Amino acid sequence: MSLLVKICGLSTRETLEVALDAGADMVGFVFFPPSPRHLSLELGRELGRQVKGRALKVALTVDADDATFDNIMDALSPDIFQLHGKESVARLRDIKQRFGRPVMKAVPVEVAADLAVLPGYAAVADRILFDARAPKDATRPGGLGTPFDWRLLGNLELKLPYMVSGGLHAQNVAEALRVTGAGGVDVSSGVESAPGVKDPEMIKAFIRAARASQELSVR
Ligand SMILES: O=C(O)c1ccccc1N[C@@H]1O[C@H](COP(=O)(O)O)[C@@H](O)[C@H]1O
Repeated sequence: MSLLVKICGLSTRETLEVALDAGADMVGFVFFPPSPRHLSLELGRELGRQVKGRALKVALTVDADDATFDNIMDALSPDIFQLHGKESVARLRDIKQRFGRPVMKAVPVEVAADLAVLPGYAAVADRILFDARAPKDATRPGGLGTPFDWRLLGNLELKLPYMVSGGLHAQNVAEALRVTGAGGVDVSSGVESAPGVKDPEMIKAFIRAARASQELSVR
């Protein structure tokens, strides 16, 4: 299966177009007010229209309530929800039923014991995203540009498709893929010149590096 590359936290027409042109499979829009990448519903609607089926639209939420999901459905009509908070297995099931969209559950990783939640989530989620666990005092649970120890996923036996994120950039994405065996990668900070400011050249370099690593691995 071909590698999925997701560029997250897009917030301008220009950088969204760069990501789409460069071949991103998924484009992520953040709906979480404390994030420097937070989008208004209005801008989400505008950027969502621009995608025109060229990539999957991913709506990132953190412990959002039903009214927020309703608003995002109306504005963006995402192809998939990325749940990046402490949503329970029951809440995942509820979100899928209510909103009729697949869900990708972010699982924070710092130590091996963090993977104990997998059987529960794997029964309901459509995809897992392994991300670095944020420090306790962080203002957000992700998008901090810090990696985790990828070797923790070395012997993973997971039937579900999974992606990896946390501190990825063009220089380390090949190694992350090699060590984790993930089917996809997700990046935000690693393609930015400052928090929330996406850099076109860094987006292109990241996608190139991810694709090149895949070509190497099938040879
Ligand atoms: O991007 C954010 O601001 C964000 C806010 C809240 C939860 C997750 C967020 N981003 C996601 O975090 C990971 C890692 O990002 P980074 O590349 O280390 O910056 C990624 O999945 C983003 O989608």
